[in-house]
Amino acid sequence: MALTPVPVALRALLDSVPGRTPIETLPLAQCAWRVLGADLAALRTQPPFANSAMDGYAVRGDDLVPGAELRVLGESAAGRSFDGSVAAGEAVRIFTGAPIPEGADTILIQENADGVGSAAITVREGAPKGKFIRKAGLDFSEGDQLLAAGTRLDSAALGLAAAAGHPALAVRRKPLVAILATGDELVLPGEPVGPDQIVASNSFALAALVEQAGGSVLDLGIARDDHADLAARIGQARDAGADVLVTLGGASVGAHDLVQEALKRAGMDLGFWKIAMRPGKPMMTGRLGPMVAIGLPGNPVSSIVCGHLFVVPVIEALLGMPSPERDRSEPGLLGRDMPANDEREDYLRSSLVLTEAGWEATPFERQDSSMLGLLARAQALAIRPVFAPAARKGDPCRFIRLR
Ligand SMILES: Nc1nc2c(c(=O)[nH]1)N[C@H]1C(S)=C(S)[C@@H](COP(=O)(O)OP(=O)(O)OC[C@H]3O[C@@H](n4cnc5c(N)ncnc54)[C@H](O)[C@@H]3O)O[C@H]1N2
Ligand code: MOO
Repeated sequence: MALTPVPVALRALLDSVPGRTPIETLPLAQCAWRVLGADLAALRTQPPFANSAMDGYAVRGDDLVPGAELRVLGESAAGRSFDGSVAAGEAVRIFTGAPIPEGADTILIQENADGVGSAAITVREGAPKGKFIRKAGLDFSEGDQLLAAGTRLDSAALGLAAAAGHPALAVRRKPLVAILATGDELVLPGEPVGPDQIVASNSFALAALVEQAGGSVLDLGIARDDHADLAARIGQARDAGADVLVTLGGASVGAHDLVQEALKRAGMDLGFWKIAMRPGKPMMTGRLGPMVAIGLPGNPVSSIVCGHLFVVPVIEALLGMPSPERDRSEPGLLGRDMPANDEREDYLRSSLVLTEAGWEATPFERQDSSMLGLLARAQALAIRPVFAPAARKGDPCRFIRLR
């Protein structure tokens, strides 16, 4: 079977996503990092009244002549406005956020007035008319569209939603991603490790990626290389209503690589198997009823790199985020000479340094896909396209930032 190019595989995988997760309404305090399910309009105008941006005096701009004396009528504080109006030669003591009294059009900051606190002040330094006045609606007006559906609610977006008067928000339900490790050799961290056994790490790595992308995780544990066990756990994913089933390992061509067959027996329509990338070649995808099935290779680095490239976009698509198929790479320079590449696109663990010429990604010497230590040290994955000719240090490249 021919190797599927990475962008073709990603497009096909995203096309297999059946839709977005349903919308749920949550109190604002539970919405951090969730994704908006609908456009958000302002329920109110902000600020609702003209107010002062500084502590000082509300005055008429025409009066701000150095040496002029102004009579102080009273005070306007945040939450307690001045009930009266300001005429020529008059001022009202005002504090940040307080409503501008009628007749005033400019704020004289207290640093530019003499006699602060007394019944009359003297202008020390003028200011242009309108200075330090925040007009009503400066930030937004009732009915303004503030945030688009598909926006991830970071701190600024959440603050804006609160300021716009929303006590609760319509967000997409977190996609449920079932993660199933496979392999007779695997034991959990902390368990005794017998001869021929290794510690399972991939589920934990993928769970972190899923949660960071906005999904929630159903950990299906470790299936043995045995059809009955695999079928039972695949059934658990289906029973739990998982949106995505990620299997780990058993994807290649070895005699104990049963995952594809097990998924097919459970009813999976195979999308593609084997991608033109390194690491990650034996990845497979398909649809299993309502679930998107993604079979990741067992090598730890392969599973994480495929997680970044394929699982994260699927979660974003389920959340209705814009352009999940977008190019996540950035332009940079190669930090070392590289040989010509073959038919698999390379994703090389690299250091990343900002030089005068731009970001320089230097692939590590060793790239074995079992070596997690190198991945944890890498700042970026430098990309070497399919059949790229030999390249020199300083040649342009693209890289994906990891952290
Ligand atoms: N003859 C060929 N052999 C292999 C090919 C090939 O094309 N022809 N492809 C190689 C590539 S590339 C990869 S990647 C691996 C992936 O194979 P599998 O997906 O079948 O993975 P396993 O054999 O199950 O495991 C590989 C490796 O990773 C360890 N592993 C598995 N699961 C976990 C886990 N949850 N946590 C930590 N480590 C895990 C496993 O013990 C093995 O050491 O196949 C190549 N072979
Ligand atoms: O493609 Mo495998 O993922 O090289 O190790």
